[in-house]
Amino acid sequence: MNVSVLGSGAFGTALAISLAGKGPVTLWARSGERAQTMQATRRNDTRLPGVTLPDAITVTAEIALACQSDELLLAVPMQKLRDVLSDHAADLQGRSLVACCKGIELSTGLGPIAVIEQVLPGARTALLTGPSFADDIARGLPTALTLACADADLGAQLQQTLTTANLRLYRTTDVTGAELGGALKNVMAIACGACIGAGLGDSARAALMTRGFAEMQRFAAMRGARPETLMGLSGLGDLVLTCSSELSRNFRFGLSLGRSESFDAATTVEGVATANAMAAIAAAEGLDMPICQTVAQLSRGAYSVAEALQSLLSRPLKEE
Ligand SMILES: NC(=O)c1ccc[n+]([C@@H]2O[C@H](COP(=O)([O-])OP(=O)(O)OC[C@H]3O[C@@H](n4cnc5c(N)ncnc54)[C@H](O)[C@@H]3O)[C@@H](O)[C@H]2O)c1
Ligand SMILES: O=P(O)(O)OC[C@H](O)CO
Repeated sequence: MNVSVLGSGAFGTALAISLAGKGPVTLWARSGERAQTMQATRRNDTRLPGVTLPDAITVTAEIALACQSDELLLAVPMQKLRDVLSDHAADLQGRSLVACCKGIELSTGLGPIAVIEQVLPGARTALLTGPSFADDIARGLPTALTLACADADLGAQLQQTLTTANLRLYRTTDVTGAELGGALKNVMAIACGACIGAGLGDSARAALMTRGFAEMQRFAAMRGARPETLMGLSGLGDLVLTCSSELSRNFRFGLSLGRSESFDAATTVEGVATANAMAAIAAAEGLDMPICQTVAQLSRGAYSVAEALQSLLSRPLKEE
């Protein structure tokens, strides 16, 4: 069984490194120059500095070469997924595709699996998600993720193929729950970062994480997700990691909002588009998602952190 990873950013490179312990891996970069540099230097200095690419990895910009593999992992930002699929539809058609992105498409409100199924009808799809920093995976630190696949047999096969010495996969057939956990935890991480950045304290962060988790469960239930999925690695697990570590880009983006500092626009911060997509869906469905709505307002500069705090604290008192 051979594997290709499409997307040579931090996560794609880390997954390729982990999988290279089991056999040859092809890592696809859209830029020929970037592919050549990574192949020659055996490094990814822009997205994942400090780690060496094993010999088992071939970096290429030839999508047709990458698509010769049995399994394809899509490790690109959520808002770019549709473009990547459309640009390379001829090569990707009929393949087994594992989405590794966390988010909701802003223009449609869809998650990664629905986007794949829209662009490539009939594709065999799965989702890899859960608490994991690319740097930890690349350094071989122990990590556990969720492999979500509606087709139980394909899920079991992918679980075997993609589990590595230090990367342990649990499987579920609840794709909706796994998608929503991974998408919404990024929104809560922005809220928690803003809270810490503004000096509001760890007690306030604990309140945001807990009430944020209630929002995640509420939204997921509306979409038919299983409650236990939200309690697992892809939901609670990733919420805990992302809301409590400065290694998270979403958390750091929130920190910058709380401190009124600028933030590098080239950094992938999935929670911004997802907060805005979720806030629009929640408003249309009449669902109460106050933290999500607040992060959406904060991220587009419609609220200051002080106004965000005031809007959350002034809500009517209610049962937990
Ligand atoms: N970095 C992590 O620790 C981590 C962990 C788990 C999941 N993820 C998820 O993985 C996804 C990718 O994140 P990342 O950390 O690798 O981001 P990144 O910013 O490091 O890399 C994104 C990559 O996508 C490529 N890309 C962007 N637009 C493209 C296009 N149109 N065609 C082809 N390639 C394109 C970029 O060139 C870049 O190499 C995100 O959804 C993120 O939530 C990341
Ligand atoms: O750096 P972030 O905030 O995109 O988080 C990375 C992973 O999603 C953590 O599980």
